[in-house]
Amino acid sequence: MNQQKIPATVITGFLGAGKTTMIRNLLTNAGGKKIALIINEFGDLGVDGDVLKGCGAENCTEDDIIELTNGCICCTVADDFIPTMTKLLEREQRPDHIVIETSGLALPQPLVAAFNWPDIRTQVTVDGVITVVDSAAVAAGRFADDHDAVDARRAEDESLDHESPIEELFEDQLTCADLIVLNKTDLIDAAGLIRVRDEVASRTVRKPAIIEAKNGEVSAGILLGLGIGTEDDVANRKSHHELEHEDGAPHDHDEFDSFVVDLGPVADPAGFVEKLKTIISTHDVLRLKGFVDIAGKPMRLQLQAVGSRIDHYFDRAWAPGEKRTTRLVVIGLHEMDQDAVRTAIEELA
Ligand SMILES: Nc1nc2c(ncn2[C@@H]2O[C@H](COP(=O)(O)OP(=O)(O)OP(=O)(O)O)[C@@H](O)[C@H]2O)c(=O)[nH]1
Repeated sequence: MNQQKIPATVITGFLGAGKTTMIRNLLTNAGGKKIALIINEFGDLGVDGDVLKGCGAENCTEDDIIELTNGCICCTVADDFIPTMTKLLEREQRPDHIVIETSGLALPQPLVAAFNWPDIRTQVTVDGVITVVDSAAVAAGRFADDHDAVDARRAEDESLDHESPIEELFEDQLTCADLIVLNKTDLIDAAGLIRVRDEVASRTVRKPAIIEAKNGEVSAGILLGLGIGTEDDVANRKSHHELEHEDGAPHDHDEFDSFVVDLGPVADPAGFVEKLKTIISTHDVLRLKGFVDIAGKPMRLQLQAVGSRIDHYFDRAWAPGEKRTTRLVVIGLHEMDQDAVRTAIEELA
């Protein structure tokens, strides 16, 4: 690898796997390295950027955190990612390392391929693609479709050309990995973890290294020191879509949808969380996150749901003059009944 080039690490993984948590941890143990972060999120709320800006890390200030909000990074390579990188590379003080967090629904392949664009290739190299996996979700069968049911559906409808979009995306993100981090090991036992490792390994042909982590705690030396130059190997990491559409037809994310719900103050946070859990399981919401205005409290509540598992904590005080509001982004499969979910959540405040 050309030592003059700035290394860039791509961090991918399905919704809620723990990408932002891992990056947050990375910023606190990256030593003196000056890091620029490019954050891409599905849904119009910018929670990840807010969380990471809240770290206050000296080696990665608010100016060094760039949010790409115009859709999944894999679809906006030309319009959003390349111009952003170009601007970043024109800065007087260049970063030592660039870290890119893809949205949980992004295909990493088009992003890695973008590093072969002439203006980028001469200045930056992909140090590695790291795929974060929610081990508990794998153990719960989240990514294993019922193949018999799919075959039966396909027998009735020949136009059905792919399997579960979640399973497919999960495999695409593993296919592109240089390192797989089995995260959330605290949520499963040792035997479960062995099964998760086997399942993940069985879904990758290239067999990259697999390590385990809790709360994304992996040393910066490992995360930022892969030294792969992944852009030279994109041809070996094709996504399902690329394999099925060799003509280069563009992909989309039609199978998934997101929307934002705005609410007034919440009086009973514990009751609110319990009722949200029921809504999430009833409607199979994949991811829900945002900020909650708890009536009478000076602090803002941050809420993070991955499936029906919900974490919440007071992250910071509402700033003077800041409009207190409850805003939640909801992400699910396209067939999720959006109106029913919205109405059920609105009735909680
Ligand atoms: N129990 C447990 N929770 C974790 C771990 N890592 C992350 N979480 C929690 O999982 C939730 C999602 O974590 P994030 O880091 O936001 O996940 P993400 O991959 O960035 O999510 P998206 O950007 O929405 O796709 C948060 O509530 C985290 O606190 C872990 O190792 N164990």
